[in-house]
Amino acid sequence: MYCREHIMANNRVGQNGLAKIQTQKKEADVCHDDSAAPVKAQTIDELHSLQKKKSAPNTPLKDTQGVFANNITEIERQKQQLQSISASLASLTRETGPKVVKGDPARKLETPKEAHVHHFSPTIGVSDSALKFIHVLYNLSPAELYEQAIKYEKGSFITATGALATLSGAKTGRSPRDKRVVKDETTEDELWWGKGSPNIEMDEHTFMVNRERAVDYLNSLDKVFVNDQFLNWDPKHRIKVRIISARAYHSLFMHNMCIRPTPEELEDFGTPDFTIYNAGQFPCNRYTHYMTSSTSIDLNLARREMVILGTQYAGEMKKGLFSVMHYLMPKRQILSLHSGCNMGKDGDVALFFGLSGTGKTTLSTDHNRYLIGDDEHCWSENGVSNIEGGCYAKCIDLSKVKEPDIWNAIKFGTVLENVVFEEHTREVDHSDKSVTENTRAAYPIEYIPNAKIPCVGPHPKNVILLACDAFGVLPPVSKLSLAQTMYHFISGYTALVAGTEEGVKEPQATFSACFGAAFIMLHPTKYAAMLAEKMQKHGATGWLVNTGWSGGSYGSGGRIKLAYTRRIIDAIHSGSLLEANYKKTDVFGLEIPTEIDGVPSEILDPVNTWPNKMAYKDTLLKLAGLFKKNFEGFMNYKIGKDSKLTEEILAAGPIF
Ligand SMILES: Nc1ncnc2c1ncn2[C@@H]1O[C@H](COP(=O)(O)OP(=O)(O)OP(=O)(O)O)[C@@H](O)[C@H]1O
Ligand SMILES: O=C([O-])CC(=O)C(=O)O
Ligand SMILES: [Ca+2]
Ligand SMILES: [Mn+2]
Repeated sequence: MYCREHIMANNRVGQNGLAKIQTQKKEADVCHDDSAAPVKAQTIDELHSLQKKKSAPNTPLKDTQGVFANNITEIERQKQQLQSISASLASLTRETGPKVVKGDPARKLETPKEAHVHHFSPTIGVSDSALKFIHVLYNLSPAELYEQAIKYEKGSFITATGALATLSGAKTGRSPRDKRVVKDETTEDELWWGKGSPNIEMDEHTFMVNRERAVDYLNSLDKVFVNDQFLNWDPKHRIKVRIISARAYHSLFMHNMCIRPTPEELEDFGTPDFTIYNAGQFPCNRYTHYMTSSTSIDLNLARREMVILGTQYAGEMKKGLFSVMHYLMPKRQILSLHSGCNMGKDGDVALFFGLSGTGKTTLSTDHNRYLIGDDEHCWSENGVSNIEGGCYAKCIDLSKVKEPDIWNAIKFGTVLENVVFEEHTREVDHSDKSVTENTRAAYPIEYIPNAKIPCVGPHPKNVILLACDAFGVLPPVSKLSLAQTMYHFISGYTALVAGTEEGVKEPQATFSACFGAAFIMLHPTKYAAMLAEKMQKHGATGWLVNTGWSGGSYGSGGRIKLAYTRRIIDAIHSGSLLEANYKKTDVFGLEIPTEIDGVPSEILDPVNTWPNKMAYKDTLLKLAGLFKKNFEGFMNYKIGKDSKLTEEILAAGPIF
């Protein structure tokens, strides 16, 4: 930088009358304001190359043969990894997998050197897709995925708090009617099929047609994202998953939602136990057998593969893997659960069951307790373990005051789906439903300050069944007998809150067995029997908590204040509610407390909150009728080894 006086002094008037700028000045003539040494680069490119440090191989040198021997091992390992990825991406009708190379195709320098090249014999037909390279963006970091999303994916923006705002496209919720499972000799007998079951059948051949379509689509791209990660924090029952996707949004979502391997674990990853092919931007072919729309989510348990066509909603991957766990874990005598889970300072664990939008994430994220997980768990002989590595919170009307931990988790690294933000400041407006009501944040569980890492805990003490009752007739809290717990677990009642499933626009009564019929694979009574056995063995108490309406049905009453629900949950955790005075309700026969600290007593019995008692009674009977009708489908099943329990469960429903 030049000081003003020196510029003046150095400008001599030249021959043509213009000031001549002297380019070579004596040291003394120049004022320096930077005393630091100049950069060690001759060119801009060289300067830029200094910015990034190459990551060293992760594992320290194990063998004593020196650096050279280790280099070979590292190269060999890299080659095996590329071979494994190439095999995952292989078409099943062509001779070999595609040529894959690691790195960003935009960075030309990195191209074919490390390529995993196949040698074709001249007689084999070679397709165009076998001639090109696919760049694999393997387990990228959140920062790298941000750059990819912002550069290449329309609708990706950094919000004011650093989260990545994305759009999931035409689908903003799951598509349960488009989820299919391959029916083969094994699954025909093992799985739950028919009325009420989420497993809509397809045959092996059709699966292969869709698989080929997804693989061809992915192979046609210049680059794909590959995530190798884990499910289940119980190390003995950990499942290795590979997710192949076309969008940085999908890769970052799964980075957050699955368990993230350490560099050492990644080196030993080997072959995945399960693979997702997410070709969500590309539709399925409506002329293909079984296809009833352009969307298809296909599960093949024998091949351990899932194919996604025609939907970019990331929740399909999360819940698709959950379905897989609902198949694999019960085979190992482990109960898989659609529940949140947290633990008190004294090690008391609570499970929160409930359908979408009933409060699993909101109520398990509790500043006074350790968060084990918000949505998917396993209950084994050793206690509970989270299946996932992240949380997926609803954001609609999110309030900093009411849900501070979730609010603060929306920062750099978090994927924010389908939210609306202010164009200039990038401040998110959580009340805006312009894109969808089902706005979501996906963040790693460590973003919650009191997350329990590793996400495991002892056997549960309380099992809390959440229902968002749009009829407004279920009490805010009831203590359940074991038979009642089973009755309500199998019923899985709620009023589905708009948005999470396609096509649902306003709350309506829903029954979904095990509080997650969309994800279970076996008959509901199998899971129920396991739950009953575990609750009995470990002495857990069941509770029914209505997080829905009070003072009338949807439209006239209002949703129970979150602050009241939190006080109710506090009283369950502390054990004080167990000691309260109870009275029994008509029709549903529920034990309701007469008093809870911090909750107005009159709301504890819903009849008190309804201005019109006749309307209350009619609505109560209407809901009881719906429960009864729904349970007819389960009357002929025995639950557990004991027919006594089965009879008790049948008697634990509403009586009128
Ligand atoms: N009394 C209440 N109890 C719990 N949640 C409430 C209550 N009142 C309002 N809410 C709101 O209801 C929503 C509960 O959603 P939450 O994310 O906890 O659902 P979820 O059970 O985790 O569903 P999903 O399985 O779809 O993730 C939140 O937006 C929360 O703010
Ligand atoms: O799967 C989703 O999209 C969200 C969720 O947790 C559920 O619906 O249970
Ligand atoms: Ca949730
Ligand atoms: Mn869920």
